[in-house]
Amino acid sequence: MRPNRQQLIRSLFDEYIEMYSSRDNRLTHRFSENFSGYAGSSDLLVNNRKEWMRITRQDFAQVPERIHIEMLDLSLQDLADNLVVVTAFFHIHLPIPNPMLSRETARLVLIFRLEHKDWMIAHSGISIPYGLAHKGEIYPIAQLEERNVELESMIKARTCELAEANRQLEILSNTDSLTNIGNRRLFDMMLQTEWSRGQRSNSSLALIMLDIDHFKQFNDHYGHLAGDDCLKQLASTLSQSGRRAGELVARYGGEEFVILLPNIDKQTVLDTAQHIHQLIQAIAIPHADTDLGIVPVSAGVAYLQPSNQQNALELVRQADAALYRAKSAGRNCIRVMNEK
Ligand SMILES: Nc1nc2c(ncn2[C@@H]2O[C@H](COP(=O)(O)OP(=O)(O)OP(=O)(O)O)[C@@H](O)[C@H]2O)c(=O)[nH]1
Repeated sequence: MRPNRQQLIRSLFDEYIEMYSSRDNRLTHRFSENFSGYAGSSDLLVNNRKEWMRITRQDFAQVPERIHIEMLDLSLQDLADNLVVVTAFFHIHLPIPNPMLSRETARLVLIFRLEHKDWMIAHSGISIPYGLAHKGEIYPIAQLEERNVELESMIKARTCELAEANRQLEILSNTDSLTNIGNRRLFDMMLQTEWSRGQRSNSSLALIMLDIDHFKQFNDHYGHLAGDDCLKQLASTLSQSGRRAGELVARYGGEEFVILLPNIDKQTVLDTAQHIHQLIQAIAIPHADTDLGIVPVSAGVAYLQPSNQQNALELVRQADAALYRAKSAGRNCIRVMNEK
């Protein structure tokens, strides 16, 4: 193409883009009498110059501030002495906070025709997925805002769902799946928490460890599923046994249970251990291989004042040692730390 023709086409295009970007109404006088065009917001061919002028004014009225055209590619064609074509690809950056439209690539085809010494725009076809524009809009700004509101409420709902799922997961990960009471993980966590609280508030912490006696024989005699039921019954009895604030009942593992009792005096701990022992006797789960004919349990009780000198595991060690002494003493009884 001859350089002067190239320059001419380029300047026609640049002038168009400058007028369009600066929302210059003089652009409407550049449309040919035989104009035809496609607006981005509609898929209807407009072949009426007046209608196109109206659309252009509507465009300028919707977004009166200068817009920024980021050019991506440009093709110039010299079709005849009086006919040239420009095809351009670009992003349109509107002066609105939502960058969604900016990401779309617009394709514009402009045909200029020389009419009585003036280059007029004979055709303008813009292709952008702007079909979402509401009535009275060229750019689908209202739709975008609606979408934003929808998106925000979806995000809010999802965040709530996620928080609930996390809460459920937290509960699940702290629950023993067989007995539905707290599991070892929860106990370990609460032990540390209550130990620290006891240190801060100078209050005591007690632990009762309970272990079913001769449970292996129970399983051997009645079967493993009956053993499971026995564990469930015991767990349910323990968790219903007069809960004090902050008290935790958990399955420590196998046929062993723990009751953590914060901020409690020694006598109340002993009474609680006795009470629990009696409750278990009262539900009287049959166990043919024992002297009493029912499931017996042994318990070890520990009682400490949390301090910097010891760590929380000392409470477990002491309760475990007391439990061992209860077993050695013939089972089905309670032993307390530092007592015979
Ligand atoms: N059914 C069932 N049995 C379990 C479960 N967890 C552990 N056990 C059983 O508990 C029994 C514990 O046996 P031992 O440690 O010998 O204790 P024990 O027979 O109660 O003996 P003592 O504690 O000394 O009186 C084993 O037979 C385990 O299989 C469980 O979830 N379900």
